[in-house]
Amino acid sequence: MATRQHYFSQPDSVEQVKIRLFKQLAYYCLGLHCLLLVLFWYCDILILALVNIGSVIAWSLGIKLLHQNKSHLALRLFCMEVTLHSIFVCATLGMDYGFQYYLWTIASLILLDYQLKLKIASAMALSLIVTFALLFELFSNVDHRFLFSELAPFIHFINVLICAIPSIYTIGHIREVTFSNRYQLAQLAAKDPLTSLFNRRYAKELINNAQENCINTSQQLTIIMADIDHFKNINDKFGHDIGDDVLIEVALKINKYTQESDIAVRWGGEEFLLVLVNCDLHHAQERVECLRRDIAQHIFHNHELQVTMSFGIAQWYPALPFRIAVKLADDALYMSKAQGRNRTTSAPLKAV
Ligand SMILES: Nc1nc2c(ncn2[C@@H]2O[C@H](COP(=O)(O)OP(=O)(O)OP(=O)(O)O)[C@@H](O)[C@H]2O)c(=O)[nH]1
Repeated sequence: MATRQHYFSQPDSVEQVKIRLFKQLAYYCLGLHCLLLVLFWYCDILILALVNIGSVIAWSLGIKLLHQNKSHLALRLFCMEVTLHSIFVCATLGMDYGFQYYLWTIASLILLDYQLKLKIASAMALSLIVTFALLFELFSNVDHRFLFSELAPFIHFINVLICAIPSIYTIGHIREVTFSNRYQLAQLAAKDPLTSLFNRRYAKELINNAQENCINTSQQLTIIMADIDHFKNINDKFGHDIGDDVLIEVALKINKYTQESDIAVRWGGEEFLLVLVNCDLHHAQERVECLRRDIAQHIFHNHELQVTMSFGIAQWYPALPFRIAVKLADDALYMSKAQGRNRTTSAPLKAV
């Protein structure tokens, strides 16, 4: 069902791609009709030259509608033009030249009028195909001789080709848009929009898989809770936007120190959870220390702004419920905060 858009809404990305595609097709058809206009004029078939003047006007108007983002009106205008053009040319020259195939092309394109319900768009497409069949019934016996009649098979072939190009081009485009939208949706579902780290909901799925993998391969898995120190002060002093920039830069640093198999998550506002796969407590401590030192030395956002982070580390093993391991890492983080921040604390091994 067509949804009502706000007055100030811009066409969405799919609509923009569609409009761009239609513009390309419209210019292609406009050029084609200009050529046909000259050709029919040259061959002294004035009625068809006049029809093509109408076609040129219709495609020009359609292009104007596309520039106004009214793709549905443009498409309906194109549909009408193609139908009338096919009828007039077939009625005048007969069916040998292949001008009827344009009905097939527009029948598939009309389905892209998203303002029409699918049933109505399908009925319109079907009526265009019925018109195609009727043209054969009505005009198969018409045999108009003109300058290029000898070239009928060649013109027929060219028309088939000209009709196929927009269909192939459009379906190819739809395929590209579908792929890119699918990727974007997957990213939206998985990632935190500010930092591009995994969001908490999606991370749980990844962590489950990582745990299973660790059980199967007897690898170690270490959990780290990380939190920016006095982040409220940064927001208060520099503003929320700079606070956001700090979060983005911290996420970049985290990415720098994590590997492809690790899972880096924006767990809360200024809190991050890292799951280091195939990494024991000792190596996790070394890696986290490198990250902590790098962040503490970094000048954020060219604002002479320095930020520190506190970390808590806990080792996970198969008998330990994951939420308990997170709690141990969180408690260790709390210890880091309590001991003055900008430090790393590991959950005592006996607790693990
Ligand atoms: N700019 C920005 N701030 C956020 C975002 N999410 C949460 N915050 C802020 O993060 C701050 C967290 O403050 P607190 O929980 O008091 O922690 P803190 O100031 O970092 O203090 P400690 O953790 O004890 O060192 C709050 O002021 C939140 O408004 C965000 O997406 N962007």
